[in-house]
Amino acid sequence: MARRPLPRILSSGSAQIARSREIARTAADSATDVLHPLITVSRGLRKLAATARARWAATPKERRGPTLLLVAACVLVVALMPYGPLLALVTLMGAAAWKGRERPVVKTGPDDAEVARLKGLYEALVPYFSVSDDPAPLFAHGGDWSGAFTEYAFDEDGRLTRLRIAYPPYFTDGEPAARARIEQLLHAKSGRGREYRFDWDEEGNRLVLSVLPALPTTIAAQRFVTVPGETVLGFTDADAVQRTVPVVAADGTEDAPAVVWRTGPRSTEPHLLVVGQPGSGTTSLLRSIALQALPHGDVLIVDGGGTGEYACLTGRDGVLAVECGLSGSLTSLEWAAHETERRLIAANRARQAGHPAPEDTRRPLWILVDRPSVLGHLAAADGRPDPQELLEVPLRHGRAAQVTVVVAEQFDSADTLSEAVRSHTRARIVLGPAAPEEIAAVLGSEPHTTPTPQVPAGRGYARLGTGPVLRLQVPATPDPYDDGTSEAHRQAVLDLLPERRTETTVAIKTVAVAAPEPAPAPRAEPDPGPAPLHAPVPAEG
Ligand SMILES: Nc1ncnc2c1ncn2[C@@H]1O[C@H](COP(=O)(O)OP(=O)(O)OP(=O)(O)O)[C@@H](O)[C@H]1O
Repeated sequence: MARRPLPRILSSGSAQIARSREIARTAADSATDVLHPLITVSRGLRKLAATARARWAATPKERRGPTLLLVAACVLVVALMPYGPLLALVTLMGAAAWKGRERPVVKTGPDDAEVARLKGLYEALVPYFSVSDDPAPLFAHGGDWSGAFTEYAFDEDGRLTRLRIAYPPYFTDGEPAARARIEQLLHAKSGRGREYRFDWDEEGNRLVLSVLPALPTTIAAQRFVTVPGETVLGFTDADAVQRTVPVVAADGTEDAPAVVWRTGPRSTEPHLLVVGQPGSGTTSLLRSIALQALPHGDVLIVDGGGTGEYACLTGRDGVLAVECGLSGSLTSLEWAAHETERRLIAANRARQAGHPAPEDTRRPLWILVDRPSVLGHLAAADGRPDPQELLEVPLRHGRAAQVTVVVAEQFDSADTLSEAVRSHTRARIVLGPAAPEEIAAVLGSEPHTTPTPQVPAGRGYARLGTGPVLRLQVPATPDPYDDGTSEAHRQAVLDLLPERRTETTVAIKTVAVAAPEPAPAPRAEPDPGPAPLHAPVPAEG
């Protein structure tokens, strides 16, 4: 049978397509040649606009008005000059053409240094991710790293910021020790001093290493948008919490992801324990909590450190007492224990009579105890009870009585914390540099990131109950009477302080019904107001 010829469209199709492609390519090349100056000038204009925007953003607010005036004057002069606008246009086009002459370099893969880094990392992982009888090993000395590292990113210094590793299914990724070995190795090889997160996908046999940016330290004390019973402990990673809070930071207004602690009768973590290194910001955190508690409740402060860092709160409305000495602390804590019992009894009686809980049992009472170990030591030397014993009733029954206890202690004295403090403080915070085991000892779980040896004050980890371990940056709430406090922070804290009362013991006397009267709080000093930086600080009693 004679072969039928193919239809014309099929036999000559490929030649036609090739010809059309050629025509299209030539047209595109010609268009690019014609439009090249236009493309260069528009690229240059974009660059000039970006430079102008950056300059404007970098200009301090107070200098923006005069700068704008100067620019407007220049524009006016040019507009009034003969041929001024034309000359300005030609100059602008010339500058744009000069700026846009270089094409932006598009990076299509890792450079030599980055390839060397990836190869080194691959070789280091070979002993952990290979066995001798694997017929097709993913990891082998001198092997192909691109099959194992499926995704990578570097920063401008050429250091890894993200790496996705495919590992063989026989790697024991369910064993914490095996994982820890890999994490330690990657941490060491990718550069210490940064905080890494390791996400293990056990089903897919993938590990993603990512470098976490440092949490911002630009948020200072302010009135946070929360409901009564909520306290902002600090700020964390955006993907770690659902809740954001609008804040005014040093660089503008933003919605910041907040670690919000709920207290009160429905809270599952009604009391908080903060453990930190010296100077890590535990006192500032307690000050921040007190400032947030005061609009809705009463605060009793026991300062075992006795350094007067709560002096700004002395005699303020709602501050029942700021105790630094042993006797005053014991008396105030005894009162607090009685007050907790009184509230419980009153609420119980009202409930039995079918009435709502009386008003004076519903106002939150906060007991903030900083460094109880110091007072415990003094009490032991004096043959008196440890103040922590008096915390047992508020800790045990405080939740139902609207009494919240916050205890702050340093790492080296953490073993002096009483059993009641340990078992009833389910909200936990660690501040300052700490090893993963130290963090786990306080929070009950290690963080999923590698803690860095150097951290700014107020940086740490928080865990509410059995929730995840969250990175935390406490809002800056320094002592406004400290010489080293910046004027902006001093003013931020002073703005949050309630009015001063003339008689410091009024509140305690009115709330305490059948309880022993506490010692008078330290003498109230007049508010120094917005004192200039490094002004002499009034000595507090
Ligand atoms: N969140 C923060 N942001 C910025 N600075 C902070 C923060 N927390 C604390 N600081 C600063 O760090 C220093 C130490 O803070 P703070 O006194 O609160 O620490 P501490 O843990 O109580 O230390 P110590 O027990 O030794 O007094 C202070 O100068 C304080 O202003």
